[in-house]
Amino acid sequence: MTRTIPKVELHCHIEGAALPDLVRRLAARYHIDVGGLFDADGGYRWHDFTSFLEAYDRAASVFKTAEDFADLTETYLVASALEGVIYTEVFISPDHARRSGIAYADYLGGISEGMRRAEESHGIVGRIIPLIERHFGPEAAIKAAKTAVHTMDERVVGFGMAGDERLYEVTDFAPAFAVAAEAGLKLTCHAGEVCGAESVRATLDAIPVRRIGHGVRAIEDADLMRRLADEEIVLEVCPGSNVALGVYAGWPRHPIVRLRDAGIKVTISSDDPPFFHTTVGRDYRMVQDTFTLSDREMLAFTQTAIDAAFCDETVKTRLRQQMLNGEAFTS
Ligand SMILES: Nc1ncnc2[nH]cnc12
Ligand SMILES: [Zn+2]
Repeated sequence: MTRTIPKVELHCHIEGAALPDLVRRLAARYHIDVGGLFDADGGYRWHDFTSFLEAYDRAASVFKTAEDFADLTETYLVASALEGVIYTEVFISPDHARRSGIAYADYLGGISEGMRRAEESHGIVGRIIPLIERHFGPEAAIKAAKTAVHTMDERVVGFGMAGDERLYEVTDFAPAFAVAAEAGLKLTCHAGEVCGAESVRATLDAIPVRRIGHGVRAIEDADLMRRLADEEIVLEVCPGSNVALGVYAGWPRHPIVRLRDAGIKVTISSDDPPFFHTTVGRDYRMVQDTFTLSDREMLAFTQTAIDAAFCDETVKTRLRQQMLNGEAFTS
């Protein structure tokens, strides 16, 4: 029996959690051409942010049924539980569902069912955050936001935006965020990953977010760092993703500890684990080993993530208790 640091993940894209073997199996079942999607070792093939997003979109297209998504979600959450994760917020995408030809209600229902199964078998709690994809444009975004608020599930707690940060202005997406905010969903938005501090600032000015997906490039601007700390904005930091995508040239250069030491609330997540040859367990471990952090410092990331989670207070109270008791699933 090994003890593990209880972990909370706030930032993982469900299609981005699909292992290459599963994508190959489903592609064969549905006769979908995935030529060029994999490298010689069987992993996903991409070489920069643009080709990563293309690979992601292609992998997502092989999931067709509610059961495909239930299986994917259960598999991901169970694997996470085995690494000590007690709570996970998963990003889903109405646009990817539409492109795959599955009704949004079936997509959402399958993902929620996978979470139910994983909670029953391993105690891990899952919640859902529908996202708009910036590179699909503002018109698709407003449609996706309306789809998301029209078809709800008890596990849906938030709303956000991912995709190519270099395209459009963040203000173009304010109407879509307004639809979600009106429906009572809490907001997060990717920024400060491929673009710099100005992208984080523009997002904070345009959208009433409490969390930023990534946000790490705020490190380039001292005024913005102070603003993030003062306004208690939480960063969903995905260090393994940042290193894999070349945002930082190696783990020692990653700013996660400098952001934390500046008083900014920082959490640790995996983003799209198999695309980046990581897992949330590995991300926690790499942060701890690279920066020689104590278990107490690692637990503080989990504590911050519980505070920033979009679930209700009842769930948070239970998670805090589990954390204090060191009650992550053990193997
Ligand atoms: N790291 C990332 N950045 C932006 N959009 C994404 N969609 C999936 N992963 C992403
Ligand atoms: Zn992301």
